[in-house]
Amino acid sequence: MSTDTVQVLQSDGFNKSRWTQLPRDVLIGHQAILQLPDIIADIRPGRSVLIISGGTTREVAGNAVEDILKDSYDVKRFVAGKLDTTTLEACSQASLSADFLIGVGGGRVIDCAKIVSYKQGKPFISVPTAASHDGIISGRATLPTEAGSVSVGAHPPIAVVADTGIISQAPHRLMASGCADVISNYTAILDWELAHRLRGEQISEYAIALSKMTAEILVKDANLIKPGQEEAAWIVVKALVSSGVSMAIAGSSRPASGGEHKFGHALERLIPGAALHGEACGIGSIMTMYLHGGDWREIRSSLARIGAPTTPKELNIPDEIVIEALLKARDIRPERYTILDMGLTRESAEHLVQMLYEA
Ligand SMILES: NC(=O)C1=CN([C@@H]2O[C@H](COP(=O)(O)OP(=O)(O)OC[C@H]3O[C@@H](n4cnc5c(N)ncnc54)[C@H](OP(=O)(O)O)[C@@H]3O)[C@@H](O)[C@H]2O)C=CC1
Ligand SMILES: O=C(CO)COP(=O)(O)O
Ligand SMILES: [Zn+2]
Repeated sequence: MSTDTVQVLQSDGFNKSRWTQLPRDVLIGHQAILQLPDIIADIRPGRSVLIISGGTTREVAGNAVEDILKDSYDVKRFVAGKLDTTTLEACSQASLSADFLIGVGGGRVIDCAKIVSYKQGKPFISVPTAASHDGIISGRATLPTEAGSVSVGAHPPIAVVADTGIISQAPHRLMASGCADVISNYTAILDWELAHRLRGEQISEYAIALSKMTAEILVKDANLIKPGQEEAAWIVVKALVSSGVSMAIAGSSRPASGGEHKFGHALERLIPGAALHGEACGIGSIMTMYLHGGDWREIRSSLARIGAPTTPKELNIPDEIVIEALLKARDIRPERYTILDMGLTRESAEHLVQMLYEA
């Protein structure tokens, strides 16, 4: 670019820029995995693929994906257990000869594919087997570290293929968790607006509008979200995609992750595996909505209608651990200012937990 051109571009002092990365193809629907060859033909990522799945999801869909692709592609497979540095290293080794990766599974498997493909500069395709959270299309991944899980920037999948038949047959708990992840957008937005008013943090009105609308549509359709129904999978996956797009527009997870997520991450550190991601964030959202002075009962009844837990007791988590997680939330990603960073006392945290059990 010539010096003159640069001067023209800078002439009025405007210097904002944002790179929004989105998947190129998003296919949602009945028997969608049968269209994987068409999607891959559209992207043309190469001939050699590593299919990553988990112990269960390999049986649920990983083997089927392999069957669909094996005649046209050089297919290798990797079964990801716990998402830790050993698994990530083994998966990296397995993918050295692959041109592209496909993650067939829940959030752990998709994050594994996302992290490894990003590090190797290769594209990956997301094939969610459950509608359990809005990371299925996002460019962020949750990376396990010694100190607990951290959210890191990676890249979004080049394509998402969400088969509503497969997803509808996953345990309903997973889908309810995905709904709770979307419902928690209500409080994530309030926290972002709070940080804007109090700390001058930049917000995106487009991202906020999309994130809020996504939660509203999901709550409106809550009566259709029933176990085993393909229409329910359709509704929830569309919401997860839409929520993921709001994060892509924002260039961060801000429109879908506020204090309720900081609480969820803290809970996961204190009692790993006791709650699914969205379950923890949903319970967090009831409590942070109360702190914001909003309609926390509406959040609670929406979660209950969908079949997501609303109390620690339903997850066999002691109340004391939830209180600790509320107090520790401020240590998670401290630069992300939320209602839980405003000096919550132990007494208030105890009250918040008691409130969850109120009739
Ligand atoms: N990148 C992001 O932006 C985000 C990432 N996350 C991360 O995602 C993970 C949570 O994802 P989540 O999906 O809740 O949990 P998991 O990926 O751990 O899946 C939970 C369980 O459900 C099983 N499963 C998945 N699909 C099916 C199915 N169709 N039928 C039967 N069983 C099934 C999995 O089997 P298997 O053993 O085969 O895996 C696993 O045992 C966490 O690691 C979290 O940190 C969460 C939110 C956002
Ligand atoms: O879970 C997310 C949005 O629902 C992503 O949020 P985090 O950035 O907190 O991991
Ligand atoms: Zn989430």
